[in-house]
Order: sequence, then C-alpha cells, then structure tokens
Amino acid sequence: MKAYWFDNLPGDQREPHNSGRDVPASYLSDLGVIYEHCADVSGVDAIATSRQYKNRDEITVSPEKMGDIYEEKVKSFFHEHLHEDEEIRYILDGAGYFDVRSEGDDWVRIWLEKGDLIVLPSGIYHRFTTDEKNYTKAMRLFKDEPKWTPLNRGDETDGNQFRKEYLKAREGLAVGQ
Ligand SMILES: CSCCC(=O)/C(O)=C/O
Ligand SMILES: [Fe+2]
Repeated sequence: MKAYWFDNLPGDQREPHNSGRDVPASYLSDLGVIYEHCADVSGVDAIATSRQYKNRDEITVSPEKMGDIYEEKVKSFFHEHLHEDEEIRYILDGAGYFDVRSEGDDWVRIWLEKGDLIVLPSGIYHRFTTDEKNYTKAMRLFKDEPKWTPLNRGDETDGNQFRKEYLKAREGLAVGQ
C-alpha cells in the first residue's frame, strides 16, 4: 500500500498521478478508511467474521477478462461515488488505485497490491481505477447478497443520509494534512 495526494494533472487515470506528497496511514484512519495487509485469506476471513460479512465474490478488472467492455467499466468505476454500505476489497492479484476524498475535498490516492485489504466507510466519496498494468483481481465482501450500488456524486448525494452520517462521524476529529 502506498498513499499520497493525487496531483490533479492531465493524463490517463491509470497513471500514478503522484504529487510526491505522501499520506500517512493515520490520516487514512482519520478519514475512516481501514487498511490491512493479509498475507492469505485467513486474515480476510477473520475480518469478515468480526464485521459480520456473510458473502463474497471475485472480480477481475482486465481487458482479457472483460473484453470490449473493459474501457467502459474502468471509466464507470472512476466516476466519483458513494455507497450506502461499507466497501471492503481484498486484492488477490495485480494492483489498483482507490481514490478517496479528504476532509478538504482533495483526492488521496491509495495504491493497493496483492494481499492488501481496504475498508471504505459508507458515505465516503471515492473512485477506483486499475493502474497502467490494467489488471486487478479483487475479492468483494458483502454483508448480505452481492450487489454494487454506486451513487454518483451530485446534489442528491450531498444530502444523502449516509453521507451526512459519515460527515457527522468525522466532526470534531482533528483531521490534519
Ligand atoms: C476492484 S473492485 C471494483 C470497483 C468497485 O467495486 C468499487 O466500488 C469502486 O469504488
Ligand atoms: Fe465504490
């Protein structure tokens, strides 16, 4: 895992866009983002049990697996969105970027590779992209039935109950940069 401020410069979303300014793990934790490295799936099982996640599936985001819809899919994952559930992803192979919004609405880019697990809280604005190798194989954890419901950012999501609860939970935390 490597986290840093996104540079906001033009270029393909899959380029590193590394501003050179690192973000410490403590800052991710202030944003409510949990990161763990799990050398094998037993570590994921423990997290799933403790957070009462019953289901899981696997997704491979690559041109080989997705064919003609790959570029479209990668662009759709990169639309800024939130979910009304936590998002837990465990990287089984390859690598990818999760970008999360900071308290000041800047992008923090989190590069995950094999063995990395991330928990994004419900209500956090974020997006995902493969990196320049175009290959991410990930396990997705679900509390109940597998579903992926992104709510793209807009006026409605700013007023979303889960968004408001996310912001409320961050209130009073000394989130530093
Ligand atoms: C690598 S998992 C696919 C992306 C996804 O599920 C998501 O919600 C991104 O924010
Ligand atoms: Fe998401």
